[in-house]
Parts: sequence; structure tokens; C-alpha cells
Amino acid sequence: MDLYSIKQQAFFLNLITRLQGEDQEEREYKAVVEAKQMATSALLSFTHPPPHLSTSTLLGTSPSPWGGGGTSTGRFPNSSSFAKSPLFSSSSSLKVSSIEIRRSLHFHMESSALLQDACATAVVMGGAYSLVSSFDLLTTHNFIDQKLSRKLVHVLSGLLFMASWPIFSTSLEARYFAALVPLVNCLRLLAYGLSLATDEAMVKSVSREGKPEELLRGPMYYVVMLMLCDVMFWRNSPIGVISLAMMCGGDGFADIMGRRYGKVKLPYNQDKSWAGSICMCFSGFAISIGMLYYYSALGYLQLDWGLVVAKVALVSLAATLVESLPITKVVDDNVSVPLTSMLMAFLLFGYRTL
Ligand SMILES: Nc1ccn([C@@H]2O[C@H](COP(=O)(O)OP(=O)(O)OP(=O)(O)O)[C@@H](O)[C@H]2O)c(=O)n1
Ligand SMILES: C/C(=C\CO)CCC[C@H](C)CCC[C@H](C)CCCC(C)C
Repeated sequence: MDLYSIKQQAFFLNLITRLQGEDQEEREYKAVVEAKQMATSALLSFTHPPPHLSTSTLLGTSPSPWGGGGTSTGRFPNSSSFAKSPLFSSSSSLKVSSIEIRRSLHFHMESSALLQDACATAVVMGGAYSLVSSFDLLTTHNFIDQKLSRKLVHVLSGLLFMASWPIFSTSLEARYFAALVPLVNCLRLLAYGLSLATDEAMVKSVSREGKPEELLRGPMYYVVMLMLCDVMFWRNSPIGVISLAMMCGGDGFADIMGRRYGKVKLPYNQDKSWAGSICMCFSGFAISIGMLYYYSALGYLQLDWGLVVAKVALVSLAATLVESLPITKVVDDNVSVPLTSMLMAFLLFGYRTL
């Protein structure tokens, strides 16, 4: 860096320091703000010196904006003295404005949000891959039954995905970065389901009988619902949170508990049991409340808890009723349960509760 630039940078840094060190009582506040904005912006642009700034101005031999001689008297310049300074005179081409500072700060904020979202996407993508691989290992080594493994992947994938949303930035694009994770998994399921590629771990972890084409039904609908709730509702609406809690938690535990304890079948559906449905209702309710509390505690949702419990109970009852119907062969549970929950939550909560 040449001497000119070093001197120039030192001058502006010195100016900012003096302005910041002034006693508040002695300041003419407006002049201070204007001077700091100009000096800070000038510092930001010191590599492109304005044509009118002569070397003498920068080397301090010109009349100081602090009044008196070429050096500061320690007093903050009054606004009239600014008028005399070549640096701050209204005719100066260095009429830097706070808009330039705001632009500079906006650029820095945008680029840091982009970096945060890119890192968050990579972390969650890695988490998804690790989760499926881990359950494949547990199944391969017979630590857990394949059906239980599938249901645990069903329960954990969506809930952990939803729980990861706060690590994304507050930018408007954050939800789309997050949606890349289910999108990539959707494409994986498509490729493996159509046998365009193979991934034994994925097929074994998410299919009932180990057939690749199974990936095109339940698991595919599941990741599509994750994308839908992410993009449509994100973390500032209770609708997406409750819908995913019912699909991942409620429906998942209905299967786990229903297979094990579901001896007494439903009168209108011999494939489903009272134990499974009761478990769905309670686990869906509890997980929904838990996730709503999580987002409320992080400040994303402001909820009237007196009403929330009753509303979530109604959503859970409705989703459980739909899940118990003998319609699985027409509409998969991974579609009927979240859509029912979305509709009920929308009617009871409205779109956003802030
Ligand atoms: N209310 C329920 C739901 C499920 N089950 C038990 O869990 C099994 C699987 O339930 P289901 O929801 O049909 O799971 P799948 O469709 O096989 O799996 P997925 O939803 O992941 O596609 C059922 O056969 C039944 O034994 C039950 O008893 N009562
Ligand atoms: C077996 C499943 C549904 C059938 O009812 C679940 C399928 C899961 C997908 C193959 C993987 C989905 C991963 C999520 C999009 C992201 C999870 C991230 C989290 C941090 C683990």
C-alpha cells in the first residue's frame, strides 16, 4: 500500500476516533452523525480518492475541521466549522451519504446470510445421509427389526429436519435452502425407486420389503410433505409444525405401538387398532405441543397457550380419525394425515400466529 493511501486511511480512522471520543454534551448531534457517516464511508472508499482531496488536506496541513490551527483543539467542531472544511463542505464531491454505508452493510449482511444458509444446508444434508446409513447399519447387524427401523427413520427424519430450521438465517431465502434437503432426498428416492441408481442402505432403511419401487410411494410422499410444509409455512406458522408433528410423530408411533399392542382392531378397519389410533392421537398431540413450545421459546411463534392446547387436540383428533379410515390403498397416510392437519390447523390458527 503506497504512502498516500496509508496517510489517507490513518486520517479517516483518526477522524472517526476523535468523533467517537467526543463528550456527548458538547456534540452537535446531527453534525456528529453526519461527520461519522461521511468519514466512515470515505474510509470505505479510500482506495478511490476523490479528485478534489489534495495531498495537503490529507497530510493535515490544511485548516482542520476542528477550527483553529492545523491540529485539533480537542473540542468537537461546530457545524459552522464543517462548512469551512474542504472535507465536509457542501460543494465537496465527497458528498458521501448514509445510503452508501447502508449499501455496504446490506451487502455484508446478505453475504453472511448466504454463507450461513449454505453451511446449514450442508450440515442438515449430512445429517439426513447419516441417519439413513445409521439405521441401515443397525438393521444389517440385526440390532433392530427392519419394520421398526423404517418407522424410526419415519419419526426422526421429519422431526429432526423441522428442529434444524432455526440454524438457517433470517433471510427470505432461508426456507428454500432448507427445502433443498428434502428435494435432494426426493431425487434420490426417484433414482433408486426407478432403479436408475442403487443404494442398498436407503432401500433397506425406508422400504417395507426391500423393493426399490416401494420408495416411490410412502417415502416419496413423506419428503414431498416436508418440502411443502417448509416452503409454505416455515418456522413462523404453527400449521407446518403441527402437520409434520402429526405425520412424523403421530403416524409413526401409531405404527410402532399398533403393531405391537394392537390386538383389538377398529370396527370399521381391521388393519388398524384402537391401541394404534389412541397412540397416534396422544403422541401427535404431545409432539405438536413440544415443537410449538420449541419454536415459541426461540421467539418464532407468539402463541396464546390457553387456546393452543385445545386447538392442537382438535387437530390431533381429526388426523387420527382420518388415519384410521380404510383408505390407505387410495390415499397414503403420508398424504392424508398432513393434509388433514394443515386444513384443521389453518381453520383453528389462521395462517400465521404472531
Ligand atoms: N392406527 C393404527 C395404525 C397402524 N397400526 C399398525 O401398524 C401397521 C402399519 O400401519 P400403517 O400406517 O399402515 O403403516 P405403513 O403404511 O405400513 O407404513 P408407512 O405409513 O410408513 O407407509 C398396521 O398394519 C397396524 O398393524 C395400528 O394398529 N393402528
Ligand atoms: C421411511 C420414511 C417414510 C415412509 O413412511 C422416511 C423417509 C426418509 C427419507 C428417505 C429421508 C428424509 C431426510 C429428511 C429430508 C432430512 C432429515 C435431516 C435430519 C437432520 C436427519
